[in-house]
Amino acid sequence: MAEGKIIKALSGFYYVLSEGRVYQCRGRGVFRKRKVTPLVGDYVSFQAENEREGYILDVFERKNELVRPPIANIDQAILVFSAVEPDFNPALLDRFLVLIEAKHIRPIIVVSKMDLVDDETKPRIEQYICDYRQIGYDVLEVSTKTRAGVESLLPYFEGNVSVFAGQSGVGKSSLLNALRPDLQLKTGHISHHLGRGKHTTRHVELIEIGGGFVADTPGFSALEFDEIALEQLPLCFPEFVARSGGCKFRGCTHTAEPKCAVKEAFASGDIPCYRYEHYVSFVEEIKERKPRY
Ligand SMILES: Nc1nc2c(ncn2[C@@H]2O[C@H](COP(=O)(O)OP(=O)(O)OP(=O)(O)O)[C@@H](O)[C@H]2O)c(=O)[nH]1
Ligand SMILES: [Zn+2]
Repeated sequence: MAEGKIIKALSGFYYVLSEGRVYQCRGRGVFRKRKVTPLVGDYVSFQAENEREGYILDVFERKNELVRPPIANIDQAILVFSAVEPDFNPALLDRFLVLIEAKHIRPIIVVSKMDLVDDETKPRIEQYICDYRQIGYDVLEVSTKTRAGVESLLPYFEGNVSVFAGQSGVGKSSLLNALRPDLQLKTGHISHHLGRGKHTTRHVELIEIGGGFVADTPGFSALEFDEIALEQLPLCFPEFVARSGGCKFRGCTHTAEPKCAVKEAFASGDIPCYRYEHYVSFVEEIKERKPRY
């Protein structure tokens, strides 16, 4: 018996990487019994039948999983948000951050297309970057056109499973191309997957970048946001968590309660108004959500 990590799933086969070798494995009946479907990213035990094939015996416990792409044990999410074209979108960024915090994934914010920032837009973008750094997030500024900042992303990959996320056209594919120019053939394949938009990708693969793995499909969907519970929401804003000890009520939702340290921080400008406004809008959205049966 051996152990390894599933790095690809395709037409009923799981490709398990174990000590530098990839085994094409079948799932066998054990999963129907245990009701667990192996996912890319899973750590598994398997029985090798020869040097190339085997079958999976068990799937080890996951620390998290995503619906899109179907992948388990994600360490970090690279959130690509362009400074312009499309304009930097903090409402969407905060949505992604909530999803990511809820799944205990580390977010890394990449502000792309920095070469397109003009003097007029610059102060606005710099303010956002400063705000998110203040919260404690790593924010990297890149341009794949000039390659500025691209290398600064590389050390983050080592030893981690990463997923790229961000709206269409922000430069996710360009960034992957810039990071792995040697992936010539595969890059076309990556951009194809990254460009797929809303469609569910059946084929998922982890590719190696900077000593770690990166999903070849961008991640996260509205489905995942729909699973966030109201009680969970304030915990997904690190700067709220840091202040909630100062709220009068335990379990303060930072909305209607008096003597709320988060609202005070918002009133005094310590928490930027858009962060608090996004929080309130997410609270409303979750409250209005139809119960799912
Ligand atoms: N000026 C400039 N343009 C960029 C940069 N990065 C990407 N672009 C351009 O932005 C456009 C979209 O880039 P993509 O890499 O395809 O974006 P994507 O996020 O992969 O988009 P989807 O595949 O739709 O999800 C392309 O025309 C790129 O050439 C950059 O750093 N600077
Ligand atoms: Zn409060």
